[in-house]
Amino acid sequence: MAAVEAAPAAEPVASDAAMKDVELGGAPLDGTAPAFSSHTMAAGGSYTLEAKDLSYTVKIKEGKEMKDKTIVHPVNFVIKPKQLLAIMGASGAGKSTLLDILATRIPRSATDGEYLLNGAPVAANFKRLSGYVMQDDALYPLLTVRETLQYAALLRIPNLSRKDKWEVVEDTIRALKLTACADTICGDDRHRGVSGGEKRRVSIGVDIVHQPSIIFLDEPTSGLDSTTALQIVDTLKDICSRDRTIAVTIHQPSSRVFEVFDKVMFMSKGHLVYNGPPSALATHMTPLSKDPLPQFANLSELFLEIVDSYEKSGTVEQLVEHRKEIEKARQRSVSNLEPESTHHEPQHFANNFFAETSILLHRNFVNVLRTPELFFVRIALCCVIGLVLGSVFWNIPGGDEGIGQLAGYSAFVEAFFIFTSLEALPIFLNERSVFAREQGRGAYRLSSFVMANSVVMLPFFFAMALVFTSISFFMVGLSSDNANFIFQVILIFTVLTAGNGFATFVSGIVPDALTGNSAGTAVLAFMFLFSGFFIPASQIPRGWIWLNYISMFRYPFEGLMKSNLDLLPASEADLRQQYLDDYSIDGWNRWGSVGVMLTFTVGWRALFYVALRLKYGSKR
Ligand SMILES: Nc1ncnc2c1ncn2[C@@H]1O[C@H](COP(=O)(O)OP(=O)(O)OP(=O)(O)O)[C@@H](O)[C@H]1O
Repeated sequence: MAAVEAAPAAEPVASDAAMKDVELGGAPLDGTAPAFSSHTMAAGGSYTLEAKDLSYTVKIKEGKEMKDKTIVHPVNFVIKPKQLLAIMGASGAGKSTLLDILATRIPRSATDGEYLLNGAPVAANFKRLSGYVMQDDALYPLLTVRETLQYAALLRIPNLSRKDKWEVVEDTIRALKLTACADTICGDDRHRGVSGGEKRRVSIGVDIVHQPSIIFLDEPTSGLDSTTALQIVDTLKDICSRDRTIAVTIHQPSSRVFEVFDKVMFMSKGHLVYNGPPSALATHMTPLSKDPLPQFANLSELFLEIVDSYEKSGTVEQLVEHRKEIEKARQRSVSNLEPESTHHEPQHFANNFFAETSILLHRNFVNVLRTPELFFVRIALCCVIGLVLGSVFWNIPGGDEGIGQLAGYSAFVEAFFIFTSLEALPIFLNERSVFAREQGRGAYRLSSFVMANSVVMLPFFFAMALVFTSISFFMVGLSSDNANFIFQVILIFTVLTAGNGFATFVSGIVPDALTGNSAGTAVLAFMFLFSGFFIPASQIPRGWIWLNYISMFRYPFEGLMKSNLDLLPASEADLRQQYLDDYSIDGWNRWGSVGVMLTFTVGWRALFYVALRLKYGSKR
């Protein structure tokens, strides 16, 4: 994949001067340096993983019956420290499932057999001891490589000063050979950033910056050219040599990549059909092949072809038997390893709730400032809409005609601010992907994420409400009453927070932006219909009235109407009452509308929390 021209970052988290202040442990910068300087290796430790008859069976529906389907048949193997393991096999062979079992992304309770860490059953804290790098790159596109790793370090490394964390980041940048693009943004479809291979390495960096002792990577080279793939596997090998235990799944590696691995395991239809070093594969497969092995063939490809022929003839069991026979000859179990007394116990989370929230808040804040659609475009829109509405509803007259216009103005304002909240869905969905990856390995609490996510936009929303009201309020000539102006700023602010809360909740439950936009718009359209603007509450059929109560549009509409109707002179008291009755506007105080919108804001956030808890709580 070709590197693309990169855009510079706007504002790094730490100044270059601050970076230069950091002593780099005397490590040369030419790529021959150890992956991590010695004093940042604190989180290390030697870990041997062992599977004993480890298997995974699920229940599937076949016709009307539920049947067992074994995805991974009982496997036995050992992965030692400093050993780079590749799990290979054709599509559907069970590679990802096996990796998920090893990474405990599939709960232990769902698997059979034993899974041991240094001879003892893996414990609940295993996820924090290990790192898991997903196949997709879920990164904030507008943060630079260095910033991305700095936030990851702040969130994931416990008990180190900020200076030391920055040093770890610099070590990671060097180890992953990202020095040349450290100040380039990660980028996405719309923003040019680092190349595909570099992005992969950043993703790996995010998940290993806390230097987990055990690292799992799902297809770290997928979609990359063979040279970039080799660079990545070489980098992993380098990291592995620092006493790490690393397992990756990989699809058809080139010969050079294949030879970098210390150990490979081939899967076929959920069975383990080869377990050994790449160098022993030729000998292993010679008796399985009808023809002599070609001299310069890609051995892994050749073996996959042989496996495929056994799969087609339904004789995979023969491959398993062949492996067992060979293994018997050289097997030396490490199952008698004593549980280590020095077993590394990572602490629960690297930071407390408040520290975590403030780091996430900072990252979100930088992200909002750099994502024009989230604030600058919307503030420009507030000015334009304020001016357009101001000229359309210029100096609303008193009397009957004026009140009709006021209703139109109020309905449009709330509709505009609530409907446009959905525009941020793609950005929220990207944040959800980043969250899924980070929270999946115990980087921070869900509550911190939701809290930071809820708070970060508040100052921006207040600025939007202030700008819009300052323009439209006086042009429309609502009233010169200061209290009414302040009320409208606050009401529009709460409309924005509630709309944003709704959009965030939608982003928590939908699979993609298209579905979210369609479903979200449909729900909002219904809520708008039952706001009381189109059909007064008194005329809504009984069976539908509940929609009027839960309509987010009802309360700001009533609040805006009431705050302006209340200012009519005493001579127009009858007219005022007539309109309150016509629109079935309750007799409560206008501040009640603000209270209800705040309740919506908190409610949507709470539902967002629950949605994420259910979605990412303990599932694979
Ligand atoms: N929860 C499940 N229920 C039913 N079938 C499942 C489940 N999980 C995995 N499978 C099936 O098990 C098989 C192995 O899946 P897995 O994702 O591990 O394959 P893979 O080797 O990683 O394939 P690929 O390279 O295409 O990603 C597939 O046929 C898949 O459809």
